[in-house]
Amino acid sequence: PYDTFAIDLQRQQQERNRQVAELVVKDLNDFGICVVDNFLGQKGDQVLADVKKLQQSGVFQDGQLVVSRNETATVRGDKITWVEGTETVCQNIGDLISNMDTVLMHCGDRLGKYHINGRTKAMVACYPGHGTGYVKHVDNPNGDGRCITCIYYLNKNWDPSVGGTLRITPDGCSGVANIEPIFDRLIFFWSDRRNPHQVMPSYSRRYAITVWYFDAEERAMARRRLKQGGRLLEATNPKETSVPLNLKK
Ligand SMILES: COc1ccc2cc(-c3cnc(C(=O)NCC(=O)O)c(O)c3)ccc2c1
Ligand SMILES: [Mn+2]
Repeated sequence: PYDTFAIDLQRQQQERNRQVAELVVKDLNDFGICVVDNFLGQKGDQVLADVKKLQQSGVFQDGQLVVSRNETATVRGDKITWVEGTETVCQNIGDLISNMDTVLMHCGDRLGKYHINGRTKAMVACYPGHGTGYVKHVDNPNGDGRCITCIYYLNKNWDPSVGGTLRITPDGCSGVANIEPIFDRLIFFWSDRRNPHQVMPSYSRRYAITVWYFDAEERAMARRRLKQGGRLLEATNPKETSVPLNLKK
């Protein structure tokens, strides 16, 4: 039967994606950070269900010991897995990702000087809640091509007293942004040194799905460096999605 209800939901989401794009353009250019609530509405529950299925299937690996340049090991407490969103158990995660892509499409070339032409796969992360977090870091300190970090949070009835706050200390500002990882919240921030950030120790299980978008030019430069024997940050190298991102309107 012609499912008018499903069609109507999709139409509502398309309208929501346009609305969100306008917020992203304004806030990213003004503050370098954008926080959007109620991105998917009810659909968020299905994304959470996919994440829990993934977790039950045991694909999450322990957070890597990410050894930074000065060889001090910064231990991350998150467990992660990478998904394209086309895998059978990830259809709803796939829908989330395509809605993120649609938002970026509607932003067009209005995000700083960037021209976005690709992204990583989606990183599904779970901080297990034994007081682990993630020390202060910059996602892309050395021009690996990632220009925007996009995180979707899945934590129902989140109680800020359990920690797990994302704390961004924007470079050049005196302010600090404390962002609670609440359910159906979508955030964007510049991935480079403008936004050092940390995940405060979390005492409750904390789920998030992250995608990093590539700037065409910076990514091409990073690939050239790789060819000349440089190191492409492992966070991006094997994780670049094989799906060409078509952001044409
Ligand atoms: C070896 O390859 C890898 C694979 C995955 C990697 C993931 C991260 C990462 C970066 N940032 C965050 C974060 O800021 N989360 C903020 C939040 O959840 O609110 C996070 O959870 C994880 C860094 C390096 C990686 C290297
Ligand atoms: Mn980060």
